[in-house]
Amino acid sequence: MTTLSITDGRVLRPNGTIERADVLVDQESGEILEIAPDLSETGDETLDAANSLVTPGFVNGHCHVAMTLLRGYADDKPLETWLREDIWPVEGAFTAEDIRAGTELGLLEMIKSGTTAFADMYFEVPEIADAVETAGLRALLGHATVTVAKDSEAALADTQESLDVARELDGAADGRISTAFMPHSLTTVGSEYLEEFVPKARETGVPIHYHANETREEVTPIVEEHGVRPLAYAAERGMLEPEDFLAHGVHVDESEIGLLAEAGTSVIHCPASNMKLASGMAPVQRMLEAGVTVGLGTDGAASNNDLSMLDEARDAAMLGKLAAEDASAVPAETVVEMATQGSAEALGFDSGRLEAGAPADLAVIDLEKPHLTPHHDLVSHLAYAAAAADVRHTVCDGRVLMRDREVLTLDETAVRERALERASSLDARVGE
Ligand SMILES: N[C@@H](CCSC[C@H]1O[C@@H](n2cnc3c(=O)[nH]cnc32)[C@H](O)[C@@H]1O)C(=O)O
Ligand SMILES: [Zn+2]
Repeated sequence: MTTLSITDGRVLRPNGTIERADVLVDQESGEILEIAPDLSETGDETLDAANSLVTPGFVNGHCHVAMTLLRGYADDKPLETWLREDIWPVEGAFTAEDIRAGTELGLLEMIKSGTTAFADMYFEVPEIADAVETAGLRALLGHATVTVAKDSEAALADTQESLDVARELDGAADGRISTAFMPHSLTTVGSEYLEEFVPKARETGVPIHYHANETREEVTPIVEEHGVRPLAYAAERGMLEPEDFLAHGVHVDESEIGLLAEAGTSVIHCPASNMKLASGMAPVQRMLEAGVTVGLGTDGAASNNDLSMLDEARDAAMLGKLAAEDASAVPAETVVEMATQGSAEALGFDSGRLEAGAPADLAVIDLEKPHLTPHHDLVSHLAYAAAAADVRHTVCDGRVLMRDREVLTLDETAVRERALERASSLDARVGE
């Protein structure tokens, strides 16, 4: 057995308390062996965590990681216009090489901001899986199917691809990769495709992940066409199971919150994207009170515009208070939980908590910073004051992915250069 010890840190435990302790990790099983003060055994490898906070690695519950290539490409538009006028046309010109470059850039950013696991909805998924395997993160991947504006042959092929990808890649990268069947949204995939493929996804044993109730404009057509709210429509099509998770859930009414709570389906809240596209404010406090599992996601870097879960946690707290018109709503410990255990639970990962037997997925945050001084409440700092650049070390599955801000699994300079190159080539191809 080879071991890793993370020494002299302050460790955030699952009950929200902070304990001065060392963390001992079995690198072969990728699990935490012990968390205790002054552990006598030193690991074969060590990470110094003095004057630092050891937190569970963040779990980004919903993103489109390769969209880092489109960061700053199209801003300041509402969802529908943004997708149709800018994003979909440029994504149409994406090659596997572009996706690879954007994915690596996103993975680099995630490692540098303490994210150890994420859910991704995109295309060219084998390329994404390959990059994830090298970078060392944990991921739930899927191919987004869109059937609107496609002939039935193309629509069917796209939907079949989503199912095939989920089947083929589940369990890849030594089990660090899992998958889901991913219809893009309830309005961009025709109901006949949902009716045909949802049962097939169930047989395959993979969850279903989709965008739902993101904007008001998405709710109205479903109510008009089918006479029910979108989540009732989803439930009728078998898409509201405990293993399923949906992104956004901004415009959900009380009846839909009830459906989610009853079904055990999770919601990934994406506050930055919801604010930037002016989609609306999700009733997060209400969902939590009703017992819905709520995780946190950044969405793509073109609507955020970064992949930092620390920023997202802060945004979630701020927006949650505004939405509830209550300063005590969505407090610090809640957003930290959403960014770790909440998302992990939604995605079916066992990570998001630091205790013996849990996956060794963690981040070490440097507290020797002016903006993290003094230390009244370190959970408050995580939610409100810490930034991506404060992350010193990142560990996933017992492997050190970043040590003292140096990423060990990707060549940072090469990844940045390739992304710059692909982005200019893309501009030339789409005639910008
Ligand atoms: N473009 C492909 C598949 C779509 S991949 C997933 C899609 O989700 C898009 N996306 C990113 N953020 C959001 C969002 O907030 N809501 C809805 N779609 C989004 C993203 O640009 C990407 O096109 C096709 O037409 O077959
Ligand atoms: Zn999205």
